Amino acid sequence: MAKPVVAIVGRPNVGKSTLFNRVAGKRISIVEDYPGVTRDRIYTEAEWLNNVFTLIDTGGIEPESKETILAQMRRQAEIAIETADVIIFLVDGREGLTGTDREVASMLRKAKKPVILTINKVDTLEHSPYYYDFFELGMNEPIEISSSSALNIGDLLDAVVAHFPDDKGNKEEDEMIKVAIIGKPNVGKSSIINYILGEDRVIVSDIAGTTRDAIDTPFTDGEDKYLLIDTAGVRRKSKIKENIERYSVIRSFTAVDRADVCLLVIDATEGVTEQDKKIAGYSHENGKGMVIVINKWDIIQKETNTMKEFTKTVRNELAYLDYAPILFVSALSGQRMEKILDTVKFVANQNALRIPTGGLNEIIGEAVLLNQPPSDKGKRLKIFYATQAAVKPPTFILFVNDKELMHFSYLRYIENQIRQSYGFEGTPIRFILREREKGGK
Ligand SMILES: Nc1nc2c(ncn2[C@@H]2O[C@H](COP(=O)(O)OP(=O)(O)OP(=O)(O)O)[C@@H](O)[C@H]2O)c(=O)[nH]1
Ligand SMILES: Nc1nc2c(ncn2[C@@H]2O[C@H](COP(=O)(O)OP(=O)(O)OP(=O)(O)O)[C@@H](O)[C@H]2O)c(=O)[nH]1
Repeated sequence: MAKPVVAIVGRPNVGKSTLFNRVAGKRISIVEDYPGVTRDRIYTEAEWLNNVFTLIDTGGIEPESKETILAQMRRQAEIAIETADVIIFLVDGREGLTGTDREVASMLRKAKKPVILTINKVDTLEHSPYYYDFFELGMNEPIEISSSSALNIGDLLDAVVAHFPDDKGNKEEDEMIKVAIIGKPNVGKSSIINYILGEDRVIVSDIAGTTRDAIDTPFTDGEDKYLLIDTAGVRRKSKIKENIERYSVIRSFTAVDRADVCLLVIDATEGVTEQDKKIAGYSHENGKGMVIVINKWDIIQKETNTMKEFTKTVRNELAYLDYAPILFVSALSGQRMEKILDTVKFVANQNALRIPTGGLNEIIGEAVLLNQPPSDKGKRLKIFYATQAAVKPPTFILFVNDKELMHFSYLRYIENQIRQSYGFEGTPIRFILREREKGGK
């Protein structure tokens, strides 16, 4: 299910980073250990009272920039308004209300998104000396916190999660295969969408970054229902390069969050970029299905092994996505374009695949016989029993004698054995290790 997005907006120095780091969660991850994915401060996963959400930092202010602070603040607020479900508007309880606060507040008020006015740097139990001034902003009764001393953070998070959309009701969306089209500007996302939709609803253009804003397009293909989540080009308005990138990255992340399957579109003439790696890593971490589409294949000069070589390079650069099918297409000529939707459907099914417990345990039993589990100081890992706990992504619980004895490489081996029998093509697989006393089957 899609994770809600929470954004922190506020003037420089009010404590956004401090709050971000305070709330930032540690992902529970056992097997996620792959190169090329660096976590930066743009987003993090956080959890409060069983509510998992994505926290985004809408961006710092660059003092060097030619733009005024106010202009940069506007952009921050814009990003927050467009991508977040809940906005934390952070102000400074030591400095009091400023003109910039007033400006930002008036922007945020116009958006139809819940905004939680939060006064930071209230390090004692008393109100900030400026507490009552903030009522002028016409928002909620302000919540007072201290990010550095961790005071009242729980109250703030209570207020945040109270605004999360109730996603129980949306059965229609649950029946759809949700596909996010991601990739750098100008790689051909719009052209691919046009092909899939079979109509010119989406405008294709020659200039990078001219696609319209993110639009969800529901469509059907025979019996199958799909929802296309278009990450769209970056808006022309954004003049600062760093902001453009941040903006498009945040966009892509939130699209991935909502998707079942990601179509990562790569320009054959450019190859895999850093941004592709980041977003692909995020998709992988979040258990989404993945199809890699190499577009503009018509431009490439082909020799005997061109496709093979290209595949090798992509596999190298996106090593942790070894499960993802790669399609070489040309949106221009239409070559192999008809495969895209079939592959998406196939991957969506694999991502939601549940396998029988008996078969699973047979595979693991055989795997253990073929290749002894690791041991340490005379103690050998034992896997007593396995069961599939979840789908989207397929998640397996392994009951073992001692978690510490498990090696990443052995887990990879088990994973490969499972894949050999059941495929799970296009989807990551997760493992959860549970310790259990010997004897109990
Ligand atoms: N007393 C006090 N100081 C705080 C608190 N939270 C943050 N600070 C301090 O305020 C300063 C700014 O904090 P940051 O978290 O860097 O602020 P920011 O809003 O991310 O700043 P920019 O990156 O410039 O936008 C630092 O010196 C923090 O130590 C707090 O709750 N109480
Ligand atoms: N030669 C060739 N050109 C293509 C192909 N697919 C797209 N293009 C061209 O690449 C340019 C960008 O295509 P778009 O579909 O607008 O790319 P986009 O990824 O949606 O771009 P943004 O809207 O900027 O995010 C256009 O000039 C297309 O005509 C292809 O398969 N081969």
